Amino acid sequence: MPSLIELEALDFADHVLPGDVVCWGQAAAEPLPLTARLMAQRSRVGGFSAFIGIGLGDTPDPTFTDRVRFTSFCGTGTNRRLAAADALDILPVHYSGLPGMLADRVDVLLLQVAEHPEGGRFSLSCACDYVEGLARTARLVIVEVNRQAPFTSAEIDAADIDVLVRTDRPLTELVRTAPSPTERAIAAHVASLVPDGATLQFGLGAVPDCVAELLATRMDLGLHTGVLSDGAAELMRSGAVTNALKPSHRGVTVAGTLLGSRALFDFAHLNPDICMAPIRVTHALDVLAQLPAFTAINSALEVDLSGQANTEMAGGRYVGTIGGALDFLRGAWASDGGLPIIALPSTVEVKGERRSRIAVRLSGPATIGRADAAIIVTEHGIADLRKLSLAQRAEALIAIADPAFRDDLRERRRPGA
Ligand SMILES: CC(=O)SCCNC(=O)CCNC(=O)[C@H](O)C(C)(C)COP(=O)(O)OP(=O)(O)OC[C@H]1O[C@@H](n2cnc3c(N)ncnc32)[C@H](O)[C@@H]1OP(=O)(O)O
Repeated sequence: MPSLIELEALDFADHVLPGDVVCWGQAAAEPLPLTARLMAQRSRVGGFSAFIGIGLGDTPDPTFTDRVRFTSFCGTGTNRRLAAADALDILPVHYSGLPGMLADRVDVLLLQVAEHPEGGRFSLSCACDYVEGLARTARLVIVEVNRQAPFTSAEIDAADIDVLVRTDRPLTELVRTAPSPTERAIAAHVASLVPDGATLQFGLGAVPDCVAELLATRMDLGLHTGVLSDGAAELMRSGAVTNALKPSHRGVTVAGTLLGSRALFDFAHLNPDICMAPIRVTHALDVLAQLPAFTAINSALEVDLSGQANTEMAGGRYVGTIGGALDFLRGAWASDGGLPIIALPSTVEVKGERRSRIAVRLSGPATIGRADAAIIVTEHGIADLRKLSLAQRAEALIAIADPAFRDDLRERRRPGA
């Protein structure tokens, strides 16, 4: 059984060895009192590595790199501060490959868990994703049992917990900003593609939430997604999501990580309609391929005229990720009636200058190759590239670029690119 100790008595120098790799839950699942204490005690621990996911708190801080080497699969959220200081190393991996990469690397796992109201049972709460497997393979598992964490379906065996501290604190929220007119226009184009009975995956950002709002009158939708947001939860509440047509997890929404507000956490608490699942379920090609009209709605920083997309680097900095982008795109390609969608604004403002995100050449890596590219959506329309040649793709993409950039894109286009 786990040993229960007070937070103030937790001395990481007793638990973390120099050279260890420490990992913790991402976003709202980060056990903030544990990570704050680990960082405060870092000098006494000696040099160690931290593998981090999406950061919403203060832990990704460049000043901690005097003792801590940070690695992540993403530059998302507050990880950007590390990336800006060139203090974040990136593991370039598909999300589906992450559990396998981490299994034999992580020595110490820190989790925020929820206890069942009747006591004795613990849940991984806001994130099941890649931490589920690590709870069994890490040398040491230290958990924060937070009274305010939602109890979700992803249970963790008490036998896998070594040290336990109790807290009662609010979770970190990701509060939505109102969508801009551009985001609304993109969302309307995306929503127009989604048929009744589709199984939806929503990626990061304002557009997916806005799409969800527009689908409330659809019938028999399903949800199978990496992140579950407030927008998706509202779609469930609207009655449009029944999950009735899924071959597996029938009647139940499948998600890996909760990313949103307190309202989302309350909705997920003891909710039998939500199955929190590990990456081997949420991002597995064979699972996704079976889902009816699997519709993957994700974004990119820029797309070139052949359909290649960069989802990782902007302005020379790592701000995004490979993440589940290709897992979900390929799942949608493989699903009968599937829709692999990348939705992005046609322009971005950089230092007061407007630039086209539909570009002749990408300024960062081609995360999504041209053979994986499918449906690209901007506020100016939809370019379905799936049966188009390179020349046809260029025309289709120029047609959804900002009108002010179309002539220039046409002039600078190179054949075969
Ligand atoms: C767990 C899961 O499964 S999640 C779902 C699947 N996963 C994925 O799809 C992962 C890949 N996708 C992503 O990481 C994200 O969707 C992204 C990075 C592509 C887009 O995220 P967004 O938050 O919409 O990025 P956004 O467009 O705001 O750009 C990020 C920043 O880069 C800047 N930027 C964007 N494009 C450019 C450019 N071409 N040049 C310079 N700067 C740029 C923006 O201005 C913004 O800066 P700011 O935050 O300081 O204002």
